[in-house]
Amino acid sequence: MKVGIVGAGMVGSSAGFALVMRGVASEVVLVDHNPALALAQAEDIAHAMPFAQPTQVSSGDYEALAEADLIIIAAGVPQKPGESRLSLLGRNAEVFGDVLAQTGKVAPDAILLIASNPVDIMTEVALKLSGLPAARVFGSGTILDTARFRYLLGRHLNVAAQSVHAYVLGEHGDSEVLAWSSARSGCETLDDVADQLGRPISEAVRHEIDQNVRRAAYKIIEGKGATWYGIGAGLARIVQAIRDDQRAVLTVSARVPEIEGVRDVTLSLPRVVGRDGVAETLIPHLSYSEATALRASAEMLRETAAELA
Ligand SMILES: NC(=O)C1=CN([C@@H]2O[C@H](COP(=O)(O)OP(=O)(O)OC[C@H]3O[C@@H](n4cnc5c(N)ncnc54)[C@H](O)[C@@H]3O)[C@@H](O)[C@H]2O)C=CC1
Ligand SMILES: CC(=O)C(=O)O
Repeated sequence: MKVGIVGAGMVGSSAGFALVMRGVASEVVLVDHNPALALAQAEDIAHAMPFAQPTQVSSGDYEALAEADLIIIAAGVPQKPGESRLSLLGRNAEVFGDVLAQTGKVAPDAILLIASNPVDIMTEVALKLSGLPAARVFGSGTILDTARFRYLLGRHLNVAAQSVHAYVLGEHGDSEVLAWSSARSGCETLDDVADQLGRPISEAVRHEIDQNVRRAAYKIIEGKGATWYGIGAGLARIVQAIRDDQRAVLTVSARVPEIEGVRDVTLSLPRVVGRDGVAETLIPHLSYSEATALRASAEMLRETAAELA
């Protein structure tokens, strides 16, 4: 599978590195409006090859993306400390005008996987600019928030994060919804597992996990300026689901005709992801408070997208 990455900064290069280490692509091409950066990242990643999976890694201009099966878009500005993802919208929408015009010329049929923030709205922008079917234009959405949730629950319960099944829905951002009511490990509900393992999930524990998921980006950006490893791994996981037609259930951001009474909105729900992108959306059964929060998240995203139109 040939994977293009537009935006060879921290997120784009980490995705490239994760693709190579995971052996998910036969070819990875990095493109950036700073070609020297793209070249340097490609060379650095390629030097991991003896310890990785055979992959051709290069950089180039947009022409080098011809025949790409999938393009990850991680171009644009990241948040500064304290800044919300939504505040990036104007600047990154402008960048997408440029990027999508170029990718549309050289690889009009490639699946587009959006990472730039605010990712739900940027996915909506990419969908409009590309003219591609909704199944082939989607965002990483809450794949990272879901990973954070599973990691923190696993750490609290002292079980592997891989054995925790829990999802974050809605916006990849402040209004996201942690679906506590459907979280499971083994055959058990979270509360049953927690009781059996002697690690109860009190209100204080719940609040701490919620904040450590919802505020993770703010905290990491305070410490090191940006986040990149988690999302790099998440993007490679999505690409793998597509390459192997896995029909994996992943929380990615895509258009849904209606959710919690809000129509035509782009946000994260559990989705079946395979060769052609998003094959199905699984509508979750939520508690009353989760459903209310998801409606609020969807309404906010719908209004923000409408303002941009
Ligand atoms: N979806 C998610 O879960 C996450 C998303 N992000 C987002 O990813 C985006 C990138 O973040 P970083 O890699 O940390 O930023 P960065 O500043 O390290 O990299 C962005 C790159 O985009 C390039 N660029 C800007 N305009 C361009 C254009 N018109 N054409 C081609 N390249 C262009 C820049 O030269 C730069 O190399 C940000 O919007 C950030 O908020 C970051 C972390 C997680
Ligand atoms: C920056 C960002 O979106 C994140 O780490 O969640």
